[in-house]
Amino acid sequence: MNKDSKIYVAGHRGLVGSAIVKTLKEKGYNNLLTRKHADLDLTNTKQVASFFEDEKPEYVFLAAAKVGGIIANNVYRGEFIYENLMIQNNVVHQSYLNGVKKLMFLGSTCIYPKNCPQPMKEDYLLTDTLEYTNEPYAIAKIAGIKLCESYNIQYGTNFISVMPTNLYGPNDNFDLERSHVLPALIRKIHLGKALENDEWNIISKDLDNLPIEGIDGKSTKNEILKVFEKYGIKKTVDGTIAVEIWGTGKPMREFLWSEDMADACVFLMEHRDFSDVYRPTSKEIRNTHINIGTGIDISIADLSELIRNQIGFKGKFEFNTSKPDGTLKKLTDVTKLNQLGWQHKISLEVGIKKQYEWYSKSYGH
Ligand SMILES: NC(=O)C1=CN([C@@H]2O[C@H](COP(=O)(O)OP(=O)(O)OC[C@H]3O[C@@H](n4cnc5c(N)ncnc54)[C@H](OP(=O)(O)O)[C@@H]3O)[C@@H](O)[C@H]2O)C=CC1
Ligand SMILES: C[C@H]1O[C@H](OP(=O)(O)OP(=O)(O)OC[C@H]2O[C@@H](n3cnc4c(=O)[nH]c(N)nc43)[C@H](O)[C@@H]2O)[C@@H](O)[C@@H](O)C1=O
Repeated sequence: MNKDSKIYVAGHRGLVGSAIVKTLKEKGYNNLLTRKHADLDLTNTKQVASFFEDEKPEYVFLAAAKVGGIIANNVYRGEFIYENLMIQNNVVHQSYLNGVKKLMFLGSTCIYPKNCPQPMKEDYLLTDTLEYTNEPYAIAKIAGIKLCESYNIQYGTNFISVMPTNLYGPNDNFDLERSHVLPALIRKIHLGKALENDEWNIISKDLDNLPIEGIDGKSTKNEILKVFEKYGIKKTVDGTIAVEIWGTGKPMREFLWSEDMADACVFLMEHRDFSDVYRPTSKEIRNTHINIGTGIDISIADLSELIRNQIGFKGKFEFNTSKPDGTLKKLTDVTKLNQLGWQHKISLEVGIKKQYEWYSKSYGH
């Protein structure tokens, strides 16, 4: 990529897309192309075709997708498979038709089997049954990998697929129902601490900026307490505050700071081609995608304690086992990525601190 190459970042307002834009700008790329969802619906084939014909981007980062945590994936199953298939089919196919030089497709480590051997190597794809909660999303992502791989093989395109582990960072989703675990716990524990200290001004500010269904900054204390209870933030009979953690707390997860993720994406776009991961000695070309992660995981119970220490919450955690655990372990094998010359920089402890600072600053606490 040259500094003046026309680079389209799809999903530029999201967690990863915004970090990719920031990284590209910091590196001096000066011809970035972006479109808001409201101005270009990537599930709409006609709109995407016109956009590519008019704009002719040279490089594409596909970071737009229907994304959410374990409950959102499990509940909105139809939306997750349909929208993701449509977005990737439209963007990848139009990239091929319009001569895009290189594209990066973002998948997810949920493509690997539920009981995958650990750590998960790229070659473990399609070796067993998927985790039920996110099966539709995972199947769309697997289709995305195969779409890129098949176009590369048949048409000679240069489309790279990367499979990131769980991500977090600036512009994350803090919705208590639909978000991923890390932003959800930061917000629940933050609100739990405010309740513990009777800091209603902090609670009101948070709700003004990020209303929860049924309450905002102007709601009464009783209205707020009722809705908080529904989301697992409550005063117990002995007066201590309890914050609910979904599931048993035993699942292990691996977390990567979104700006590290963006750095890895730009690094791979700058330095790697499909031919680097293509195995010329093999007659069958498969599993050419690349895992992106840290290779380090932590239990959800221990993650909750790390966040508690960062925020200074003194109350207790209650594990709600009626909520799903999902996969018990999904640690990436990052040998391929490390051998290509990239390693993460931000530790989980530093990332949680940065994430809490971003959340506090952005939502005016
Ligand atoms: N977050 C994570 O932990 C992980 C994410 N990933 C993958 O990384 C990629 C980026 O995810 P992330 O940044 O977290 O997601 P976000 O939800 O933060 O951002 C996704 C972006 O895509 C846009 N978008 C969604 N649907 C459409 C559409 N139909 N047309 C146009 N734009 C659309 C969204 O716009 P709007 O909000 O306006 O709809 C949003 O800006 C995705 O492919 C995801 O699957 C993989 C593993 C983990
Ligand atoms: C990135 C990845 O994200 C999704 O998979 P997931 O890793 O299971 O996602 P999660 O972050 O929502 O949960 C991680 C763990 O944490 C537990 N947990 C506790 N308490 C809360 C909580 O309050 N909110 C959430 N969301 N989870 C909680 C939760 O029960 C689970 O055991 C995929 O569907 C798919 O989108 C995908 O690829």
